Amino acid sequence: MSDQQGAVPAEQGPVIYKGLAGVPVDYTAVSKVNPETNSLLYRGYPVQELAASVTFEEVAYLLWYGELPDDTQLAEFEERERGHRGLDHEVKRIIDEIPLTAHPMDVVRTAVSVIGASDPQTPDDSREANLDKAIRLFAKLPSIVTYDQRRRRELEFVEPRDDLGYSANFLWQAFGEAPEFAVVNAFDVSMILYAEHSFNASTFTARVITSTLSDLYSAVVGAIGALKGPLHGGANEAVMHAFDEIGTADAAAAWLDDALAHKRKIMGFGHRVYKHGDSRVPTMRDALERMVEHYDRRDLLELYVALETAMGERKGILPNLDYPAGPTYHLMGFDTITFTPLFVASRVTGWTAHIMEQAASNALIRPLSVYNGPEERHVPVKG
Ligand SMILES: CC(=O)SCCNC(=O)CCNC(=O)[C@H](O)C(C)(C)COP(=O)(O)OP(=O)(O)OC[C@H]1O[C@@H](n2cnc3c(N)ncnc32)[C@H](O)[C@@H]1OP(=O)(O)O
Ligand SMILES: O=C([O-])CC(=O)C(=O)O
Repeated sequence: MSDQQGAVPAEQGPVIYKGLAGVPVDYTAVSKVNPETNSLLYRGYPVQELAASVTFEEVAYLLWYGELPDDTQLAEFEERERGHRGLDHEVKRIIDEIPLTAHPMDVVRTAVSVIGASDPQTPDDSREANLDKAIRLFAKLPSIVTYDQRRRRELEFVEPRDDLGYSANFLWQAFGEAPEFAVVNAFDVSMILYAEHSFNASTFTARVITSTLSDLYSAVVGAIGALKGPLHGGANEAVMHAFDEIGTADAAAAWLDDALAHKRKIMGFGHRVYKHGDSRVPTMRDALERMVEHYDRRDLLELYVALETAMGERKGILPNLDYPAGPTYHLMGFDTITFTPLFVASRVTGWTAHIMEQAASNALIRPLSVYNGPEERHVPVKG
């Protein structure tokens, strides 16, 4: 009776998996999320090992090519990425026209759309062409994100530097100062942890769009839209808004009680797949603690711990990656509304790996629904 005319009483219809919770919909070789062992593997490698020993560029290469690069491959890849970091005048001009009332995610979404619309390769969906588009988006997103943050601060664009690695250059373009090693490292760790997470909502969106044989840019634009929401990537900003509302650690428990009494979702907590804690949180929390020391902001860590403890006591719900990532980006000096675009800059690697995987083994994604509207009826004859 699925997808047929005529209402089906819920108790007689097929089982509905609301939100597709717990439903496997395809295979993937890109990453494995295992809530039982609380582990996350990118192409077989534990994400914690990657965060400890390789750069974000190497992780991007791994996600796209399936293997870590050797020295020659990495040098070639870095040269290619660094060559694409600049932003065309046309993209800057269109960004300039977007009102400052627009959220930075709308700016990123629009910029990717413009890049896609100006790329003569857009309709070419060969793996080579898609890899090329993915590398160009990966290289340009730091310019897009920092251009927007700086125009909101009434500051000039900072040109990318090809003598710096991805994360050092990102921070250079954001703040116009040579970043310190500790900050670069913490930022790189955040990029690695955000890069990929199997069939999350934005990646699934990208795969749905790809499944219609649409192009890579369209799939990335759709994924950005899905990531924007606070139940997904938008949560890293929402965490910081909550911290701002709470103020200090001693106010956390009362704030939480009030929020829960008003049935508010506490952003940065809970996860669809992990029910015993997010595999990435310990590594990101270490990075946060290093930034707390670096910027001498123990008060922020105290607030972090106070809210986490109160949430554990009241609901037994644990933090997800957005919880430590939000305050880390705050300490580095990013504006809160820029946090989710930072997530985009990282996740574009995972999205595009999935887009290529979907394209290589495609089936149109089109589930069924069960109709529960009015019974068949007829338009009254007039006159
Ligand atoms: C990188 C990422 O995208 S990670 C996710 C980032 N998102 C957030 O941090 C937003 C806050 N968290 C949430 O809204 C949810 O935990 C989600 C959307 C992430 C997962 O949702 P689901 O898998 O659908 O879990 P669900 O909503 O069924 O939660 C089960 C119960 O825990 C409650 N719950 C889950 N998370 C939270 C939360 N953050 N605050 C308050 N209650 C929560 C739900 O209200 C529900 O309670 P109920 O059974 O009494 O109705
Ligand atoms: O997997 C999910 O549902 C959300 C998430 O943690 C991510 O996309 O990183």
